Amino acid sequence: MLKIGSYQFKSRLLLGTGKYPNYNIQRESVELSGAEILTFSVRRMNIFEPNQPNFLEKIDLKKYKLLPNTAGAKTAEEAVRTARLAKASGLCDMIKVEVIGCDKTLLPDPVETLKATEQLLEEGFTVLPYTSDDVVLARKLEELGAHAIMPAASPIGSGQGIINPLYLKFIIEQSNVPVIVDAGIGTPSDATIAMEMGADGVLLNTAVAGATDPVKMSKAMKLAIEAGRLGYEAGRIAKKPYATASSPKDGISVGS
Ligand SMILES: CC(=O)[C@@H](O)[C@H](O)COP(=O)(O)O
Repeated sequence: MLKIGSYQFKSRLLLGTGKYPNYNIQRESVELSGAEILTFSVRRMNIFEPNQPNFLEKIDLKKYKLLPNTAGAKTAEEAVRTARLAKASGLCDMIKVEVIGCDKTLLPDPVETLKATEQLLEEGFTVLPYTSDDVVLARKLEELGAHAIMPAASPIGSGQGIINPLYLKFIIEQSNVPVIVDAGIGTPSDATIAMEMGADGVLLNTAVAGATDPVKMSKAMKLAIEAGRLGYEAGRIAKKPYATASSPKDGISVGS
């Protein structure tokens, strides 16, 4: 089970809802992914105007826990305002804090992320901050009380997979709250690697929405994350420099 704050989920895949070729493909992809948490940018929603076009309109929202994100925010103040809007709409009390500090890399602003996280925790939100692979920042976010840490595998939408496995490993090792690898996943094997490393979950969007066949890719991601988690729980063999025969010679008597 993935436990975030007071919530529990069977699926360890958190799926983004943007950039799909159309809303039917979006709905099918969401369904086949098995995801229970869907993230969306509050700025894209007409949350107080139910009659306006809504990019989640094909999805049966009752089946999912919604994780609004503060995409587009460049300061803590903007992120906090966006989170309050989402909460006021009655959709949820979980928030993914995303405060962008660089337009080119879309990497998060660490100072503003910290400030926004602190404020939203004070206001009673369940807070999941998107962060870089900064090990110290991840620790500070947890110390503040963040309910999960969401380090990027690589820049959002880049599909580069995990570019700093060592720092990601450090973050996973030190964390007592769930670590959800967020952004930059390109392939199912990237997601499997994150899970084999001990991540508690993976949040992804572009790898599915931008795939040639998003529906098929969403299923592949589901299976990849399940396989990675199983592999992690099963415990991998140690790496050795030299060969060890796979067929032991001892203890087997053949014929007589
Ligand atoms: C949807 C969302 O929250 C993105 O900001 C997220 O970080 C996913 O990134 P990818 O699109 O690289 O999977």
